[in-house]
Amino acid sequence: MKKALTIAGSDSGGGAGIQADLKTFQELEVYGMSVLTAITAQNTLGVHAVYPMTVEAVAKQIEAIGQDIGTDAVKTGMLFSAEIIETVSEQLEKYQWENVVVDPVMIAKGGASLLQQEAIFSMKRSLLPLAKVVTPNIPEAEVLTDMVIRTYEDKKEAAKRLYDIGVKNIVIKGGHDENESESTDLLFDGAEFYTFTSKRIQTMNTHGTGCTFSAVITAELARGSNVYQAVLTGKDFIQAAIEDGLVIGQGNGPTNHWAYRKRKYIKELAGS
Ligand SMILES: Nc1ncnc2c1ncn2[C@@H]1O[C@H](COP(=O)(O)OP(=O)(O)O)[C@@H](O)[C@H]1O
Ligand SMILES: Cc1ncc(COP(=O)(O)OP(=O)(O)O)c(N)n1
Repeated sequence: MKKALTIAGSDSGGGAGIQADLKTFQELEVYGMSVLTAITAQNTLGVHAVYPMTVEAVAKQIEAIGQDIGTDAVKTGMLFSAEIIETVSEQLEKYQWENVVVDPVMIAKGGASLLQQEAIFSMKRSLLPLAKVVTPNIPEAEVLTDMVIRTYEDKKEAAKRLYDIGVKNIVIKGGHDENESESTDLLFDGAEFYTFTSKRIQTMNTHGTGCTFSAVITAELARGSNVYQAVLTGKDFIQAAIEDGLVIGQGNGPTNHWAYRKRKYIKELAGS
């Protein structure tokens, strides 16, 4: 049994954060564990309140896992403050876990801030150099690299700048780019650029896409996949999850975490 740990915030609505990560790990048959950094009162209409955990609570949760269970991969999501980022970074260094995936969550789709402005320095200095993979969306990549990203060449330049900070693999996600027919994610491993393109789906139900995508990458690394294979599976998984998105609540509904497994099962049945 492979294991994966998510260090992230709780989304009471169940579409993003810890809840999305654990659902995704389960779908990929990886044993999921969680360290809570903050509680959000959140639904499909937006984030209504944020209650960060204390640094002691974050450190104790990580230690509880480190001293007993261990993990094959770990991802970070909403970390909220500089002090939580510093605590998480210290703990990651202490346990030397392989396969660290950093989803540098900053702003929810409704516009709520999930990371304090002054925490960006800590993210770049302390956390990013520990990451095997970082998965910013375009606005997050712009903040981390201090540049505007419009074109494919801009994405490549931003990926190179993140590599220079010390991240080994960078995935700049395409959900926010201006292409109306396709969504293209770019992977840079320090030597080559790879693109992963899918048809852009016109839907409101994309809440939690970033969390889910990075959770797939984390689970696949835990299972022994290389980074390229993990991103490929992430793209297939999220495409299925958006295509079969769920109409839940009155706003941006969540993606469907079991769509990928359902499709695989149908394919297997058709082949047998
Ligand atoms: N409308 C869409 N159609 C197809 N894929 C999408 C769509 N929106 C996002 N994606 C994919 O979902 C993943 C998350 O992307 P993005 O929305 O940029 O992240 P975030 O949720 O962090 O803002 C990426 O693989 C991206 O290509
Ligand atoms: C608790 C929590 N963590 C992260 C997010 C952001 O999730 P993301 O996958 O980027 O999706 P959107 O919120 O942008 O739809 C969140 N909302 N809550």
